[in-house]
Amino acid sequence: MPAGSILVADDDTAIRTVLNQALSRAGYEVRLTGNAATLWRWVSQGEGDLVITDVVMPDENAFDLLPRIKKMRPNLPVIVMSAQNTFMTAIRASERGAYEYLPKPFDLKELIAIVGRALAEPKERTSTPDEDAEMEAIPLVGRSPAMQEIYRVLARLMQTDLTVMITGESGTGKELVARALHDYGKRRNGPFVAVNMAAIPRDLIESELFGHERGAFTGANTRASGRFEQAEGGTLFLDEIGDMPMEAQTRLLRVLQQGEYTTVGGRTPIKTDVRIVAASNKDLRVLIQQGLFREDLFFRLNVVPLRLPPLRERIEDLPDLVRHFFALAEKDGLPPKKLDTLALERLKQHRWPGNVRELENLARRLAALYPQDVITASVIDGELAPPSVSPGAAVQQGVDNLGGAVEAYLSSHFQGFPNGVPPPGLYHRILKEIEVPLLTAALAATRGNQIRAADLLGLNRNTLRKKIRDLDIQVYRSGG
Ligand SMILES: Nc1ncnc2c1ncn2[C@@H]1O[C@H](COP(=O)(O)OP(=O)(O)OP(=O)(O)O)[C@@H](O)[C@H]1O
Repeated sequence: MPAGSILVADDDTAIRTVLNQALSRAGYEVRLTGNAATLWRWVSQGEGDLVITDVVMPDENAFDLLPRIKKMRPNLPVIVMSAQNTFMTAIRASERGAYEYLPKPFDLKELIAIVGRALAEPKERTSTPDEDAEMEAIPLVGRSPAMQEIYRVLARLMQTDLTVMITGESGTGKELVARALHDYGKRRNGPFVAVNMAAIPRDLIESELFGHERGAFTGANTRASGRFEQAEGGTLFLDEIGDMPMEAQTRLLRVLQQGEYTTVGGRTPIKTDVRIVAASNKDLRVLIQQGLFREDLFFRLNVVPLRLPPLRERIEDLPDLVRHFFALAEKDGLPPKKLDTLALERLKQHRWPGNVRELENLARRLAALYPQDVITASVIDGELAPPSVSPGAAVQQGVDNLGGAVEAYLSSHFQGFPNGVPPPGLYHRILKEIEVPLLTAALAATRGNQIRAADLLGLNRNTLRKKIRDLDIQVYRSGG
C-alpha cells in the first residue's frame, strides 16, 4: 500500500520526472501536472495527501492558489518550491500557509524527509493566510545558499514566539534580521524595542531594562519605565548581550523563567508578554568559560540559534547588495551608479571585515563622491586600499612628527595615481586612515574598555561607539 498520495505541480518536465522517480521509490503514489488548474481540480476533488508545487506556473501563481487550497483543505500540507530565492518568497510561502519552502535546486533526500515529516504530523495546523498583505520593499538582500537557509528558518519562525539568538560578526545584519522577525511575525502590531548592552553604562542596565522606582538609587528622582514595559506585547531586541553585567543576567534569567519581573527598587512582580530576540558578535561560549556569561541564561536564550555568515562567506551576494545600496542612495537623491565588471571583481576580492555595513558605507561614498555613472576598478582600489601610513618609511625619511609623516605619505600617495591626482573623497579617506589606528591604539591601551578609551581620547562615549561602528573597528576586550 502506498505511504500516501502526492500531487506534484511544476511546468518543468525534468523536475516532474525527477520528483516522480524519487517519490515513487520512497513508496508514494504520485500524480503529476504542469499547471495550476489541474492541481486545483485534484485538490478540490479531495485528492492527494500532500502537494508539492512550483511558484510560477503558466496559468496561475502558486501564491494565489495557496490561500484557496488552505481555505478548502486547511490540513493539506503544501510544499512550495521556487527558483526565486529571495527573502520575500520564503516569507510569502509561510504567510500563505505553505508547510515548507524549498529553494531550487534542492536536495532530493531533504525533500523526501520533509514529505515524510509532513505526512506524519497530526493534522491540526490552522494557518491564517493574510491574503492582501501588501509586501513592502525587500528588507533582506542576498540569494546565496547561506542566506536562503536563513530565510527558511525565519519563515518557520514567523508564526512562533520562540526566543531567537542571532550571532554574527559586526555588520552582518543581526539587527535587520531581528526587525524582520518582528515586522513579519505575529507581533508586528506591537512595539519593537532595541537595546544595545554595549551602549549603556553597566550600572544603569538593570534600570534601563526593568525600570526603576522613585528613590531607587541616587539620581532616580522619578519613577521610570523600562524597556520590558515599553516592549509589552511586542519584541525586545537585546543587542550585544555578551556585554550584560552578571547581576542583570541573573535578573533577566528570572524573567525568562517566571514571565515576570520587578523594577529596580520595586517589590511587586509585573507580568510580561515580550518576545526576546538576542544578538551577539562575541562567542558566548568563550564568555561562559571565562565566567562572564551565565550558562543557564545562554541555554534560555539559545532556543533557536541563527548564525549570520560574514559577507566573505557569501560573496556571491555582493552584486545584489551593491545594487540595493545604490538604489537606496538614489532614493535619497544621490545620482544613480553602476559598477563595471572589474570593479565588481575588486570588491569580491576584499575581505570585508565590517561586512554588509562596510559595503553599505562604501556604496554610499561612491554614490556621493564620484561624478562618473560607472564606477571603475581604479576608483575601488583607491577606496579600499590606500597604502597605509608606514611608520618605518617616515622614520627612514627622518620624519619623527605626525604632521611630517602624513605629508611624506601624501606626497607618495599622490604620485601613485595617473596625473598625480587620487580619486575624489580624499579628505575622508585620509582622516579614516588616521582615526582607525588612533582609536585602535586607545582601545588596545585600555584593553578594549570603551569608557576608558573615550576618556583617554577626550571623546564622548557615544561618539566613540559610533566611530567604532562606522569605521568597522574590531574591539577585543580582555578583562578589566
Ligand atoms: N542582507 C542584507 N540586506 C540588506 N541590508 C543589509 C543586510 N545585512 C545587513 N544590511 C545592512 O547593513 C547594515 C548593518 O546591519 P545591522 O546593523 O543589522 O548589523 P549588525 O550585525 O546588527 O551589526 P552590529 O553587530 O555592529 O550591531 C544595516 O544598515 C543593514 O540595513
